[in-house]
Amino acid sequence: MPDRPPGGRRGPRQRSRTAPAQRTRRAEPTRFAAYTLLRAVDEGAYANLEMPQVLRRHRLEGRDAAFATELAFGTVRRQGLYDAVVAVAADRPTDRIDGAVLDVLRLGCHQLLGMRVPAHAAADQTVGLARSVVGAGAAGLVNAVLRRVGERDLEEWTALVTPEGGGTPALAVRHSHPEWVVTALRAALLGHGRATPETVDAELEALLVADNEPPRVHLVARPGLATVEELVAAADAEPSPTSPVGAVLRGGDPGGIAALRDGRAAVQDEGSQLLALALAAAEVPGGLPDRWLDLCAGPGGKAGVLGGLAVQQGADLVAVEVSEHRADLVRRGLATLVAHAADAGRSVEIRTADGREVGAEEPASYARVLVDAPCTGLGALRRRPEARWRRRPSDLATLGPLQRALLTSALDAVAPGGVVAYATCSPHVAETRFVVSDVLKRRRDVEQVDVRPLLRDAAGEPLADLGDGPAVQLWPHVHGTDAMFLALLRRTG
Ligand SMILES: C[S@@+](CC[C@H](N)C(=O)[O-])C[C@H]1O[C@@H](n2cnc3c(N)ncnc32)[C@H](O)[C@@H]1O
Repeated sequence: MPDRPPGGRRGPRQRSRTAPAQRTRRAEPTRFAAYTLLRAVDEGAYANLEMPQVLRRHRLEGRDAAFATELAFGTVRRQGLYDAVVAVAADRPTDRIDGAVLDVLRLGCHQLLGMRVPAHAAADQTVGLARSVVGAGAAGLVNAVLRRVGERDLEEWTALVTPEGGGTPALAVRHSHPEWVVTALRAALLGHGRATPETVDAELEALLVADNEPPRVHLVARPGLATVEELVAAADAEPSPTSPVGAVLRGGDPGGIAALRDGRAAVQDEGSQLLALALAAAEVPGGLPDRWLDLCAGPGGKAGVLGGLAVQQGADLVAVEVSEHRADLVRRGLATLVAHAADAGRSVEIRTADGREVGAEEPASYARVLVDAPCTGLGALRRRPEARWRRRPSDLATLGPLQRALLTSALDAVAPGGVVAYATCSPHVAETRFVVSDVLKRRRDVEQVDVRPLLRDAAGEPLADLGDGPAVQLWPHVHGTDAMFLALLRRTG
């Protein structure tokens, strides 16, 4: 193996050992697209927002698009494990490997260890990619390292690189999560009553495994705008067993579905669908204002469901988002809904504003309020593959006061008798239970409602495995959804 930094001076060619690499000189488009995504993520991009653009730029569709997406997202999810493998195979710590070369090596690892790509194709194509994007010198290193990686399978590598002694450090490497995230998820499983000290190890492992699985693509038929039947007829999809307004894609590209293109349907996790439905289904007394509020609306997923339901129930929706850019995403994503509401004599209004101020500006003005609070996103690690590497425990210190302020504002904005749903796509106890209990302690005019009966599956049956209430924590390894949290609070006075 060349003992020199990647991209450094070329050593003598080793034709016999690198023969496949010599043949493949051009980057194959799916690998190149995955590499482009990884580099963009290294620069700070969000994988789920960037990938559709990368696929468009590289003109990838259908199976090629699916392959590139799984290659890129799977690589990012399992990056922690692959870096441990690369460090052994390259015999140097990964921080001594150039970032671009490391990304190529990670992609090679995922093909060899995480996907069913035949070893010769994985190595050949990845070395071809290296040759094209980082040069022939580094391609030699890539070739040599991937040869070593290919000598063992995933199980053998995992056993080799997992720290001895078990516990959190071992789980972190084996399942490719930062240690602090493993610790937080363990505390969340215990804190939400999902696990006991006796069962938590098995539950945690199941959750970490689920976090690394490519999630199925869930579609939502926005109420009043599309139907599940329409989605199922238009795509290779089946009705969701979990969400009454959901369909699950079996394969193919959702971009081809007309209802998605014109904003009558959307890609949305079933957990998010259930939360919006639960808020709309909560009982409220007559005589409340016929206005609903989404206090943290960007990019507009839940507002798309809530707005449709509001129109059906004879109410208006105000969708508030503090970020100009994300408010624009809501405007674009909900244009069809806005027109539909106007046709029905109702309104869906999108405002760029600070949700913390709405309670003071419009006290007791809404019947239903959703606070889908900004959070660490530790419950959506399947869909946002880079989040686990980008988030820091210190983020909780910034988010905590913001979450409390938004919930307080929502409680001020809701009319007595009305309900506030506090939701996060994180199960972290500091962002969920602690926020709700802290805010409840400070208010005499609010009571917590058992939200479990409001979560109904597609058959109208109560959703199973919802714990002891009154709040609900969904889990990828139990419900197949993101780990969404939902608490329902009623203003009593
Ligand atoms: C979890 S996301 C909401 C997701 C959205 N409900 C959906 O289903 O698509 C939280 C959003 O809150 C926004 N946000 C953060 N601080 C805010 C504030 N002070 N007021 C209003 N929105 C805020 C963020 O920009 C982000 O778009």
